[in-house]
Amino acid sequence: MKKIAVLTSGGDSPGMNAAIRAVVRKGIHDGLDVYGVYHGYSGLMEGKIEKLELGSVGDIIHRGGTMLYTSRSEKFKTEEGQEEAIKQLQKHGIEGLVVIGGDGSYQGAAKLSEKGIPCIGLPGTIDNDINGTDYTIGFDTAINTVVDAIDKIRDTATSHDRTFIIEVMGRLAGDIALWTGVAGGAETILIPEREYDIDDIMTKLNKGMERGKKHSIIVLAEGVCPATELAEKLMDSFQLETRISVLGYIQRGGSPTCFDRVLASRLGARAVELLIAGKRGRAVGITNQQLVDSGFEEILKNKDRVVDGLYELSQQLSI
Ligand SMILES: Nc1ncnc2c1ncn2[C@@H]1O[C@H](COP(=O)(O)OP(=O)(O)OP(=O)(O)O)[C@@H](O)[C@H]1O
Ligand SMILES: O=P(O)(O)OC[C@H]1O[C@](O)(CO)[C@@H](O)[C@@H]1O
Ligand SMILES: [Mg+2]
Repeated sequence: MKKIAVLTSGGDSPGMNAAIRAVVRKGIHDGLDVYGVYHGYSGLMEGKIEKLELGSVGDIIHRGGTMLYTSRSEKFKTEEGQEEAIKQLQKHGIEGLVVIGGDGSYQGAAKLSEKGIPCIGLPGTIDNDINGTDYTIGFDTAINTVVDAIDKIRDTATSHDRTFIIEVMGRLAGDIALWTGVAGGAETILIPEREYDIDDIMTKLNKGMERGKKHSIIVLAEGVCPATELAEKLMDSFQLETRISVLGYIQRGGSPTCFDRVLASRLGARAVELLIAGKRGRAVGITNQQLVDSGFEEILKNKDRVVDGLYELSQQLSI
């Protein structure tokens, strides 16, 4: 293998730049030519491909976002789109591709691998919703951003004796809500993987109020329902007035934490090693502090990824 390429796809996440840097530098270190594909799969189909040098990835390790830009592309989900992408790779003589993205991006990489392009996936998403790794690149930064926000909201919630609903990202996965709810001392955490009962929420809030507690924090993953909907339910059923804070895209930006930078560097370098070793159709991850790799098929199976016992613990600690 002489020429490889790297792209970022799906929602950006802090640490993607550190991963790109690792792929480029490790690739060049090991004697490869490394190309960058701009704007994810859309750019791949359009041939937005440029050779990257050591200096191309200088001064980016600490930056959020992705220097290669990203996209979501419906066209790439079609056979026609994938064929166009393959033609572009062949035109540039690229023999292997590193895809940094989430589960959707992995599905695209799996298709390319099936069609003969060796692909290796790197888990780049704030959602932490990828099997085959305990942590995705960007999750640590995102949860620290959220915890900082929760702490700030707590100050005003306490001062005004208010109940706040804080809506965080996670369409299908509750990791951000669960981790930050535990870290932020939330009274209630609602995640898509677990059903909730509005009466239980109110019973818990009431218990707190009986003890003299006048403020509460509810952390809600966006995949459960919009914060406005929960606020209306609490008002209609219990005449409980709440305040809402939807954290939104602030969760995707910012300088990556040390953890995310090191994770991205390790995973990026391992992806290059796998391509050189002739592996394809696999993604890199970290489990129990060890770098691992698994096939896309295994990774893309639906699994309950909620950390063993963390949801139950959150309930025990927030009585
Ligand atoms: N089944 C599929 N076949 C081919 N390509 C796919 C498939 N699913 C997704 N993709 C491609 O991957 C892109 C990114 O997927 P998606 O929007 O689900 O984000 P993601 O990678 O899961 O990241 P995140 O969830 O963090 O935003 C899609 O826009 C599409 O181009
Ligand atoms: O508006 P976009 O870019 O589709 O992103 C929104 C989604 O992306 C994610 O943040 C993951 O990056 C989801 O949690 C969220 O619902
Ligand atoms: Mg996803």
